[in-house]
Amino acid sequence: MGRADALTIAGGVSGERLMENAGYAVADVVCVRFNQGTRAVVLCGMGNNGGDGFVIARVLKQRGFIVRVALALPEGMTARDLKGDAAGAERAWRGETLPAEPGLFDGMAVIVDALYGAGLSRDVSGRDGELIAAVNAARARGARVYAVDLPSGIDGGSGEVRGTAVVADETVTFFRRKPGHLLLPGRTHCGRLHLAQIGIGPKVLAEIAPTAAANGPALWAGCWPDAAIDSHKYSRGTALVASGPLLSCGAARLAAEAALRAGAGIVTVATPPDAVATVAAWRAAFVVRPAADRTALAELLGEPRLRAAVLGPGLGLGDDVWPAIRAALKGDMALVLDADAITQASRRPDEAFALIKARAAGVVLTPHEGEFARLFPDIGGSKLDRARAAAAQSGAVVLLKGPDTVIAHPDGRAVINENGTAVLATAGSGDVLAGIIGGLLAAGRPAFEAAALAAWMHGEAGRIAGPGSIADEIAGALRDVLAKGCPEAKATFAGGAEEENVVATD
Ligand SMILES: NC(=O)C1=CN([C@@H]2O[C@H](COP(=O)(O)OP(=O)(O)OC[C@H]3O[C@@H](n4cnc5c(N)ncnc54)[C@H](OP(=O)(O)O)[C@@H]3O)[C@@H](O)[C@H]2O)[C@@H](O)CC1
Ligand SMILES: Nc1ncnc2c1ncn2[C@@H]1O[C@H](COP(=O)(O)OP(=O)(O)O)[C@@H](O)[C@H]1O
Ligand SMILES: [K+]
Repeated sequence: MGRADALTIAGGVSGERLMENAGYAVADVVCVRFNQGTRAVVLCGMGNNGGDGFVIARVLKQRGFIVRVALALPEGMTARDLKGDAAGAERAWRGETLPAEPGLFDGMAVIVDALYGAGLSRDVSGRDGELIAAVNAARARGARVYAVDLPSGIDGGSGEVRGTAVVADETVTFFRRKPGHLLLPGRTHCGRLHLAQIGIGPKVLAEIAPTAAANGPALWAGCWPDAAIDSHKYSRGTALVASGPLLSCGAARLAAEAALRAGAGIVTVATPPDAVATVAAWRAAFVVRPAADRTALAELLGEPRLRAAVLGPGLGLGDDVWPAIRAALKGDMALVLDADAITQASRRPDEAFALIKARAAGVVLTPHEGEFARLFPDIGGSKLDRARAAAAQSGAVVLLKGPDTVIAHPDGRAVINENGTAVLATAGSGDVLAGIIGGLLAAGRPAFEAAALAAWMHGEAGRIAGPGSIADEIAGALRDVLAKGCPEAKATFAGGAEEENVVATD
């Protein structure tokens, strides 16, 4: 964001103008709920976030609020030491300024948190930590907390809590949302998030060309599973799902059902003999093929019409399983490697990544955090950074699961999914996701778009299925997701007319 500000200022819009606009935007949000006579305190820090705070204090006072500023400066610093636009905003403030201390939040209806924003560079500690605790305590007693740009203590790049962080009811950010607004725990600290335009234009967006975005239809509207009028089952695409034995065949059944619903024309379930009857009885639509051993599975994977395969759900952790995965990796079909296939790959990552990089067709790896740590033990950082590094290291599209699922392409592009629901936190839901991706891959969709669209469809299916649903019903709800149709596209990666969804990363 610093770069976006700097480019805008270089383009002729003053920093002071940006700060005025930012302050007015926050004050307008406060005024949606509160009126003249409301008691408000604005907690200001030493930087430009605090500068925004002084503008907000001035605007609210002009509008009849009873306002005071609680100024939190480092030891030995006074208001005269404020710099740049923040100094100007402080000078233009004609009201009461008190040194910040926890008692100042008592009895306030509104607290504006302008302590730290994009400039947070280390953990909050000491007096600032006490102030944040006091803001949160006042909120628990009924005050409404408005965060400027970011709740103080939340890292805008990663969503991490740096020591301690404000919990806001509403957050107003500027220009574009940042990863920290979408990634957990940052997202849960923001409350209701507002995006305000303050004068940073589309040219700046094109220049900073962010490679991270919120997951949305601008990326995948063209991949929505619409079948052409002249399609037939083979043209829609064939997929294979490899099942485990009887006691673990539920996972493949869920994946196969999801693949069919997401648009594969035919789904073959390759099944150890003991599970054939159960799998065949589950859905009449499945093509069931017995695979007595892993060599037989490898042979089924050699079927030339196969466009995609889903390997992993319930597949097994025995040493005999890897040769079938290896055979698939050497094949021409697009692949989803989930669950046990990820664990299998984590025992021989060099071989697995070399095979992935050597193949022409796409591979999507779908680890949850535990599987991710097994396959990429040396990768750390924010969830966004980790997914990107894993994609670069493996050569696969990596879908790192969770309430803030991140999908990353080896070329550095990444999207953060935001429509997940805790309904999805149920056994078998990941198998449904793997199946959706497989269905989209079978229909010829590229791996990155297929994974991102699948994560979105999965979230929507969870919402429609609703609380109390089990994975079977999430798979069933895909019908309703498709019946509702593709949402309107609003986001693009860079430039374009409607790019509200783009996340600026710097
Ligand atoms: N014209 C513009 O540019 C516009 C900017 N805008 C607004 O500016 C905000 C960004 O402002 P900012 O860069 O001044 O940073 P801010 O978040 O106020 O932090 C201040 C300083 O605190 C320090 N510090 C950091 N962490 C710390 C810690 N844990 N404990 C103690 N100290 C710590 C750190 O200083 P350091 O010690 O690292 O040098 C840092 O520089 C942005 O969020 C938006 O609200 C909008 O008005 C649009 C126009
Ligand atoms: N709290 C949550 N909010 C949103 N999505 C969630 C949540 N918990 C889990 N999910 C999603 O549910 C799926 C669970 O997958 P996984 O952990 O592989 O479970 P399983 O192996 O039982 O299918 C993932 O897509 C994950 O992103
Ligand atoms: K803040």
